[in-house]
Amino acid sequence: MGDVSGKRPTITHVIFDMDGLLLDTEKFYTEVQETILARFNKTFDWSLKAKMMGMKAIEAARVFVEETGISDSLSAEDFLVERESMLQSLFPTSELMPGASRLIEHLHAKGVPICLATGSHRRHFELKTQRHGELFKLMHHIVLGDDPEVKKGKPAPDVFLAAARRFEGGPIDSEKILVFEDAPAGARAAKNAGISEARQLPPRHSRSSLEFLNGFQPK
Ligand SMILES: O=P(O)(O)OC[C@H](O)CO
Ligand SMILES: [Mg+2]
Repeated sequence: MGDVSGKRPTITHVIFDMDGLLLDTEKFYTEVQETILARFNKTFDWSLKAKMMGMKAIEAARVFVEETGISDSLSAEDFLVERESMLQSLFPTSELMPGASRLIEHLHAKGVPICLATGSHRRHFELKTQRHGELFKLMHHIVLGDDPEVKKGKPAPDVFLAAARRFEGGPIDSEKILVFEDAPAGARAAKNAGISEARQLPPRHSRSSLEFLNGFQPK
């Protein structure tokens, strides 16, 4: 959307998603979910993966047990317990997506306010970012999935609205914000927050990366 002259407002602020966008962590969720489903002689497919990506853990868990038809044998809560120990050993090995550090460092060096808006809870955030602390320190602020202001996970707008409020001088007008997301639910959450400039990047295996943005020149 633009103003009455039809011009788009200049983008001044950037919000990043984390899992699958800055960190190559979606593969861990896929791996453990495949392992759990194999016990039930079922396979984990991309359409279910796409639905779960970006959601808060318990919300994604409910989708998982319902859509795979295993909810009578495994509750959403028990699914979370079962996958937790596997995830806890994988998360500390999290790697940055290609181009992530270059883009963040570039925006920070140019003085563009940047922040993180993730569905990950603090406990997982700490494990995933333990090798990348210096980079995540460049974020003006970080909004996590278990933040008290995030009542509902993506695709609800809560996490992006909280992120827009916490910038200096916030709340920042949604039309001045650019969001980078990897998940359909995340892109919908940004739109639900009134942010029309949402970029949903493709998954890594189909040449996802922030590398193509290396020439990105903020105004
Ligand atoms: O993609 P994020 O950073 O919002 O994280 C969401 C979940 O933790 C993983 O899908
Ligand atoms: Mg994501």
